[in-house]
This record gives sequence, structure tokens and C-alpha cells, in this order.
Amino acid sequence: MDEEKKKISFIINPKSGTQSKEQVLHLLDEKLDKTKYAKEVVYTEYAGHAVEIAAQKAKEGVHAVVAIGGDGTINEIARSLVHTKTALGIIPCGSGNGLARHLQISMEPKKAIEIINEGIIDVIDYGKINDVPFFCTCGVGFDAFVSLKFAKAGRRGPLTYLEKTLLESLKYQPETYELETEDGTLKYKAFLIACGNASQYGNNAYIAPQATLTDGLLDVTILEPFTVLDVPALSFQLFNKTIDQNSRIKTFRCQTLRIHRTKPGVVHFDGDPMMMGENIDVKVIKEGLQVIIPRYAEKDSSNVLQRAQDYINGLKQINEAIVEDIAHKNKMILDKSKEQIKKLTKI
Ligand SMILES: Nc1ncnc2c1ncn2[C@@H]1O[C@H](COP(=O)(O)OP(=O)(O)OP(=O)(O)O)[C@@H](O)[C@H]1O
Repeated sequence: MDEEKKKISFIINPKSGTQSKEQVLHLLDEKLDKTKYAKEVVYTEYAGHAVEIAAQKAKEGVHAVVAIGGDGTINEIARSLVHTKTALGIIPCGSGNGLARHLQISMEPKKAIEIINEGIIDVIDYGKINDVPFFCTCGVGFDAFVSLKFAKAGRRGPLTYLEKTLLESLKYQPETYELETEDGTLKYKAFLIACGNASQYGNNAYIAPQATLTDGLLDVTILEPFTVLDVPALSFQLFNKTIDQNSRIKTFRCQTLRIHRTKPGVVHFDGDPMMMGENIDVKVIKEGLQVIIPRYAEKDSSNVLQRAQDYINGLKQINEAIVEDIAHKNKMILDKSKEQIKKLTKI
């Protein structure tokens, strides 16, 4: 009887996000359609483990491998599923969940399981940055730099990310990049260059708002140097899907992109950092990955109210981080003043 059922392997990254994975497992037992599917559950034991597990599962010819984790876990699984018959499924449990949000997969595990039960499959593009696959976004500059700091911080969650972003942006210097595409070469001084297969970094931060997963093209966003006065508009537009309308932003589409920079440094792919050289080749591979998607994905699911709410939540977190930072700085100034007064009174 079980032989007739489609096999699905669920891979859990216990380190992703902050959500309880036990609760997701409990829901799986309860809600997964057992008349259609036979499930097995595997926990990752180390970074990179999901690549090996998914490769083995694809070799066995399972129907789908479902990531219970975030974009890093999805990246590891999906890179082993490209150009196979095994589909990727997602129960979002990360911090940002960029690919799941782009695909309009619910953030509620119960609803994400319903999507798996419906079993609608689409074929999407993926990208490569110097032969490293990515599925959501990759890039160089400030966002890569933040992902490196974030990885080193060891704590995962949106607030950590915002704190890091704020504090690091104060001292980050823009670099000069030469960008070569099939249409020619251009030079930019830029704060960051992001290449979108999907439209967002995660947390509904739309860095490439017009990107689609099925057009065989990269959506490139260049953020040129800006001042502190540009920050409110840029952050509003990032969450409002309109960052491409900002005067500090340049965008274009291409199939292949060579980024030439003056020195080696960090890049990010799907939010994870990696060191690369001066020349970086980015390309898109059309229709390389089967993915389980919602039956009724709307063109743009988040309505104006939802987006306003996302923006307000983002601002609230930024505010908290600023207040915390100011309080910290004030304390440092106070401590320094006390020390100076002590020294002076000793003289
Ligand atoms: N058992 C494990 N121990 C330590 N690290 C792991 C383990 N399993 C996976 N990882 C690593 O954890 C990293 C983070 O996972 P993931 O990206 O899924 O979560 P996240 O960062 O919270 O979410 P998002 O990427 O959506 O923001 C991945 O890069 C992966 O390599």
C-alpha cells in the first residue's frame, strides 16, 4: 500500500529561525495527507548536511524534499535538486524566508502543509554566482558585508539583523565596480549591487521588486552612495516594493553579469556570506528547479495595509535598535567623562 504513496523527505534545520520545530513536526503528523504521501523526517547535524541528504534523496527518486528552515537551508537542499525530478517544498522556519514569501507560501506551518497536500508544482529559474547556486538573491557590497557580520554574530532573528545593519552602515564605504553584461560595460560607485532571481531578501524587503522566478533574467539593483537624508525614503520604498523608483537606485535586467571590483572580498548568496576574488560571474539558469507552490498565488498578495504594517513593524524595530544604540553611546560618553573628571581632580 505504502508503495503507491509518494515519498516526501522533510529536512529540519534545528538552528534556523526562532520557531519551535517540534510544533511543526506535530502539525505534520496531524495534517499531512497520509492517503497521498509517505513521510520521513531528517534533522541536519551541521552546516552543509542538507546538501548531502537532499542529493541522496534525489538519487532515490523521492517525490519531494521539503525544507523546514530558512533560505540557507533551502539553498542547500535546492542545489541538490536542480535538474532532477524531485521537487522542493518549503515549510518556512527561517528568519527572513525570502523565497517562501516570494512564492506566497504561508508563514503559518499549518497552511504551508496544506500547500504540500495540494501538490501543485511549478518550474523556476535559479542563479549561479561563480558556480555557487542561489535561488533568491546574491550580491556584493554592503548587504554581503552585513551577512558576514550577521553570520559571525551567531544570533539569528530580524532584530539582530537590523541592529547590525544600522550600526555597520554608519562606517561602510562604497566601492567602485565595473559591470559587464551581454549589452555592454558600465562603471558604478555603489553601496551595494544585488542580483535578484526572486524579488526580496526576506522579511518583505524588496530589493528587486520587479523580479520574477520564470523570466530567465536577473534583476540587478545598484544602490549608489546616499546620505542620511535618503534613509527614510529608501527604507520605506524597500518595504513598499518601490525602491526601483528612488533616484539613488539604478536597475537593469540581464542573463549574465560580470562584476569586476578592485580587490577580493565578501559576496552573499541567499543571505550567507562567502569570500570571492575581484571578478565575479553571475548568471541565471532557466527552469532548473521544480517547486511546490500554492494553488492560488496572486500576482501581489500583500495589500497596501499589509505592506504599511510591515513598514511600521520595520520602523519599530529600527527605532528600538536606535534607542538601544543611543543609550549605549550615552553610557560610554558618561563613563568617559567620569574618567576624565577623575583624572582632572587627581592633578
Ligand atoms: N545542524 C546544524 N548546525 C549548525 N548549522 C546548521 C545546521 N543545519 C544547517 N545549518 C546552517 O544554518 C544556516 C542558517 O539556516 P537558515 O538560513 O535556514 O536559517 P535562517 O538564517 O534563520 O533563515 P533565513 O535564511 O531565511 O534568514 C544555514 O546556512 C545552514 O548551513
